[in-house]
Amino acid sequence: MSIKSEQQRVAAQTHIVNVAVAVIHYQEQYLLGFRSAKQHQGNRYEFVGGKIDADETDKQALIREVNEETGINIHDNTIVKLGRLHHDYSDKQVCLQVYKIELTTRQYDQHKYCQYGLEGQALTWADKDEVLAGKYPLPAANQTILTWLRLPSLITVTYALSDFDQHTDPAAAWLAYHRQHLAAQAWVYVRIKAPDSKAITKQLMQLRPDLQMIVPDDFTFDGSMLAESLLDQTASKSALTEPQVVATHLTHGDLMHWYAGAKDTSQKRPPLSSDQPIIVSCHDLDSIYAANQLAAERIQQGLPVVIGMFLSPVLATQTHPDTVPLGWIQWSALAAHADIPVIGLGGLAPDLLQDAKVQGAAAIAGIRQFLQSH
Ligand SMILES: Nc1nc2c([nH]c(=O)n2[C@@H]2O[C@H](COP(=O)(O)OP(=O)(O)OP(=O)(O)O)[C@@H](O)[C@H]2O)c(=O)[nH]1
Repeated sequence: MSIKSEQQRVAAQTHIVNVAVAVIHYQEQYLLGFRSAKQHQGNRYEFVGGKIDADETDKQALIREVNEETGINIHDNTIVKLGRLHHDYSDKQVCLQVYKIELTTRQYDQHKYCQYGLEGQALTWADKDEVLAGKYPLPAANQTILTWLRLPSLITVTYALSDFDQHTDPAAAWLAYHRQHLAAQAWVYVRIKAPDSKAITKQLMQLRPDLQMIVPDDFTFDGSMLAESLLDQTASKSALTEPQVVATHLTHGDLMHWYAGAKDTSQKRPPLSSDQPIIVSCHDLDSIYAANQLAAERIQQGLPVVIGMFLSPVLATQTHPDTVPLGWIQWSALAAHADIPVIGLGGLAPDLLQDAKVQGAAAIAGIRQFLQSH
């Protein structure tokens, strides 16, 4: 049985309403509808979308709903899957199939002044920052979507400390290099792979308070670190008021260890960060299923969600010369199984972003090509 018909069978049995949700945007402007008082979750904003008919694929439903509600034809746009999420509103169970679509300048120019949709509903173009800040009340299930939307298109992975072994002081050389070459405001997956990686990460944060850090799951800031940075003016206010840690990272091994514990209740499950979103690493279908389960559990438990999945290696890399890459065809087929935004990793460069989106990537990441050369 195909995945699609399996989803429909489960939905029919449990009365889950399958919904296609279109996060339509042009640059940093996001299109919101407004749900009338008599609708489910009424008097709230929403992304354009609606029920997926039994004979439709998600994308067919998405294209139809966007056309019916706004008149915009997204057939030829790149449609990027963000994820799938189940939400129990107690009076209704929904499974949202969420996709992100960037309009062309022409499409945006044609629709930027539309205040009403084709079904008479109010339409609003809203600043991304204001949407993420919660200025537009949305249905409760959309909180997860807003967290997914924080993920940038490009993520930089650091070099390992061992890559600086030829220096007399590898930690100082690592810091000097990354301080200089990381782009402003970059999201950085700090992958130092050394015993003193916490101290080095902390120093990088102090040198570059603009960076948004993804740190290993066992990385916790203790009170003394906070007190020190309070005293240290170079840490800047933003490091304290806007914490630089945006997510913790679970390796493929950590994830599978957690999954084994999730399946076997006699095993002690490793503790996971309860105050940060999580980014996981996956290399195959088993780990994708594990990530999906973790993502669903976090939503159910009201914990910060799984914000993304590194799926690697897409192409051959210098850092892993002996690993056979997945290649785009296999990568894309695997990514389709993920219930969370998928980040392509391995042999990529920023100028491959558009190609990667066509293959189903919400974002791409890498080391060498993502560090600025100056
Ligand atoms: N379109 C849309 N629906 C959403 C969002 N978030 C969310 O939880 N939903 C839920 O998904 C379902 C959408 O189904 P729908 O649009 O076909 O149904 P409806 O209740 O609006 O109207 P209808 O049953 O009269 O067609 C609703 O239960 C709605 O509360 C969102 O951002 N956009």
